[in-house]
Amino acid sequence: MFRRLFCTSISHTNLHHPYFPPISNRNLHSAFTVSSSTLNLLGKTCPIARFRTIKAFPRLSCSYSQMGDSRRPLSVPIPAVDKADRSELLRALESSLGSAFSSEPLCPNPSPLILVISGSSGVGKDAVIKKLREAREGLHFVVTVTSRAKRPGEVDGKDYYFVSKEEFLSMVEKDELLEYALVYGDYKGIPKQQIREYMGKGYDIVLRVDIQGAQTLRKILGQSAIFIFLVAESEMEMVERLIDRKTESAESLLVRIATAREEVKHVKNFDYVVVNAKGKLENAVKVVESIIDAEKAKVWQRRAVV
Ligand SMILES: Nc1ncnc2c1ncn2[C@@H]1O[C@H](COP(=O)(O)OP(=O)(O)OP(=O)(O)O)[C@@H](O)[C@H]1O
Repeated sequence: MFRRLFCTSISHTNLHHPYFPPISNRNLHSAFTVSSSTLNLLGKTCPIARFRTIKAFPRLSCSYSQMGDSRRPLSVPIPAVDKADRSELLRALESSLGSAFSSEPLCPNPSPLILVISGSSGVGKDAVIKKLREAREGLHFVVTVTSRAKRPGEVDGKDYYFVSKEEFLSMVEKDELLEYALVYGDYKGIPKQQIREYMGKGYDIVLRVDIQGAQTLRKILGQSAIFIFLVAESEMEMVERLIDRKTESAESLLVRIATAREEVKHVKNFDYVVVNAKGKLENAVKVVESIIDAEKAKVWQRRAVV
């Protein structure tokens, strides 16, 4: 029963466990055999503990299983804790357990994450991302490629990578973009190489996309990335922000607000929803940071391959 459940959980997920390599059906049996012997030694029988023992302490399990009963050292008396010094106790404990204590980290480094931040126009995606950039190291904010002409004040490689339409289409042809779209007559796309390069250096990746882009990315990346839906606390607040920003014409405002009414229905396809309430930008950023922290502490980690 337990084995069947275990197999199901492996095959039904693309999540990755940083502690252990994937277990094939072939070595599944030996994993359980070893865990049983370990448990016999420890004198425990709980099936959940059995799973955790072999998984969480492979080094300990291995030393017992490799040594076999005949080669295991005779138990050394452990001195009373109030009489012996620490090194004496350590030696006695190691001798009794049959292997030296290791100072290697018990928990391997978590896998780099891909974070997709999305939401309707005016909810504060740029504002949250700007603060997140200031608040946290180790994140790479992907610079998208666009065929749009550079506006005054924009910097190539910082705001966007500006390329010609021909260059953009050549990137599409060569499958160099993770996702791309034609937005109001201009192409915008996410370069794969940039993500690979920064993930290779251990950075977590942040992508800022509209709802349509997030839906496309969900199809491409599935559960391997984290999808965050950013919202204002109310429709009224979102509209007020758009009006106050003074960047949109009346027609553009109408389109954005009507689109937002439709887009909110897609929240169910996201992993998290974060409210960016009026005057509480820092709170929203903290929630995003908590999401990153929680994801990094997961036993079964998402592993994005781009
Ligand atoms: N928590 C907040 N409280 C008050 N104002 C905010 C808050 N967050 C963002 N704003 C303001 O709301 C406006 C819209 O924010 P922003 O430009 O970041 O939205 P956006 O989601 O990136 O929009 P778009 O998709 O149209 O680019 C900006 O003027 C921003 O300063």
